[in-house]
Amino acid sequence: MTTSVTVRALTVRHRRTVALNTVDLDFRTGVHGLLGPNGAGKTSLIRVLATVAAPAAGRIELLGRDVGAHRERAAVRRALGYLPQEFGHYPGFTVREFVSYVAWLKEMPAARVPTAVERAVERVGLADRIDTKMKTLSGGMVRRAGIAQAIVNEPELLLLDEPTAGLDPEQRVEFRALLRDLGATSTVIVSTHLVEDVAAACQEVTLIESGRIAYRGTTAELTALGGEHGRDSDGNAIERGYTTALRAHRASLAEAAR
Ligand SMILES: Nc1ncnc2c1ncn2[C@@H]1O[C@H](COP(=O)(O)OP(=O)(O)OP(=O)(O)O)[C@@H](O)[C@H]1O
Repeated sequence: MTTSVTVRALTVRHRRTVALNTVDLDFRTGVHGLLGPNGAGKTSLIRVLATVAAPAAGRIELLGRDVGAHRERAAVRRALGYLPQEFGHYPGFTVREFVSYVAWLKEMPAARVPTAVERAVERVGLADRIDTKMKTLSGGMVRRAGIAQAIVNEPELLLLDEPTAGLDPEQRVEFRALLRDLGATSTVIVSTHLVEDVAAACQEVTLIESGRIAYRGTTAELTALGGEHGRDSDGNAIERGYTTALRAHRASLAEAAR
């Protein structure tokens, strides 16, 4: 397994807000969950990794390339898949046209595109809608088309921002299976509010709060943390682990500030 993402002293700002504060992270092949409260910095991290936003400071190496350099960035983009939280699409495009368009943007060899598009659309369970116009799809179907465009080039690095938002429970179960499948060969980073997405699909968890890394560990370790602590509180073990890890992080920050 090689390290596909190396982040050092990464700081991301939105005007005066510090969204990420001198963060160090590494990600390897497998499925990684990003968890954290609203405004923690998950989207900010995914956007800089997707090279759609520039950091204020720090170094990002993706697939062995330093993305500070323009030429390296262009190469990385071809090997990357990205599902933004909200993504634009032409409503008049069919699913096939939408996914093909993204394949073209990623400079995939033209001869490979039709088969790759059909495979991606099939993997997200939209094969029966492939020639349906995007504007007539339900919200969950649009999200699945979004996932299809993110995986059409079989990316080595896949970045998904809230991919399960709007999916119904059955689709979520199918999608988690797809994530596990993709994570066998690629580095998949998924931000989610659903701790159960992490429990079902992710091997590792990164918990972010207020722009800092509050916890890193395997899903099993986070679950075990919930088992040891707070048996009397609500929720399942991994949810308790999430809460325990956040509280421990806050306590250590409070201690350091004293
Ligand atoms: N375009 C922006 N302009 C100003 N501040 C922003 C902007 N985008 C994000 N922020 C701020 O940066 C911080 C991190 O936001 P970010 O969207 O990365 O968090 P998040 O963890 O993805 O949150 P959520 O779970 O709510 O999606 C927050 O304080 C947010 O208010």
